[in-house]
Amino acid sequence: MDAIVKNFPQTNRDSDRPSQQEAEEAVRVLLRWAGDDPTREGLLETPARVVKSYRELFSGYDMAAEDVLGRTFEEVAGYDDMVLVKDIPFFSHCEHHMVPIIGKAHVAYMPDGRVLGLSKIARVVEIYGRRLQTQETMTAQIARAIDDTLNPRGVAVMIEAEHMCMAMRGVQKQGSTTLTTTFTGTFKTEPADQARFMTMVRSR
Ligand SMILES: Nc1nc2c(ncn2[C@@H]2O[C@H](COP(=O)(O)OP(=O)(O)OP(=O)(O)O)[C@@H](O)[C@H]2O)c(=O)[nH]1
Ligand SMILES: [Zn+2]
Repeated sequence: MDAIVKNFPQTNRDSDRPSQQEAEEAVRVLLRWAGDDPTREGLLETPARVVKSYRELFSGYDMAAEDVLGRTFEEVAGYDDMVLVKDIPFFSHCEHHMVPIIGKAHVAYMPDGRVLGLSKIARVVEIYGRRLQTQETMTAQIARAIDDTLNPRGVAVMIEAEHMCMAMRGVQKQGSTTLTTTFTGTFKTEPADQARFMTMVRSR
């Protein structure tokens, strides 16, 4: 997993960023590439809107998972069993075609004294989702971030998602779902923990 995460630092320095004007010009080029006329009235404001929406859709590059996971709690009356936050919805974009990935993440960990604020788990999914991704990388990154910051006894992450690059274009298979998992610690070494995670994710 180390290799996967290290090979995908996925952030650039602010100084590497083009200006807003350059980004808007790039959108105008793509509009022309699509076959439309960027000077027609309906498209005049489009480059500015696209650039603004990119700031939101790719805001994960400006955030670090360590920042949101920094705050942990110890007063949980000795609770040491699995914590699972499931069905966390997310949108991402595939790094191959830059079209949406729509899915749900299920994230669990086995505490070792300390626990995370529940919302922070969803925030981590958001941070990695709002970048260009492969599903495998995103799954490994979420697990790694929790493992590194909380040092729990184990982390389990499952992502199920539909890739629009497979649905809207290319092979055009609508409705197929891709499942990816990353297990660390006891979820990796204890089949019973892994099985319980799967059962709890699947239970409605
Ligand atoms: N492993 C993995 N592959 C992905 C993910 N998102 C998209 N892909 C795949 O990335 C591959 C890119 O393949 P290429 O042959 O380089 O690109 P392409 O000609 O556009 O491929 P087609 O989609 O088959 O038309 C495709 O098979 C996509 O389905 C992902 O999250 N993980
Ligand atoms: Zn794709």
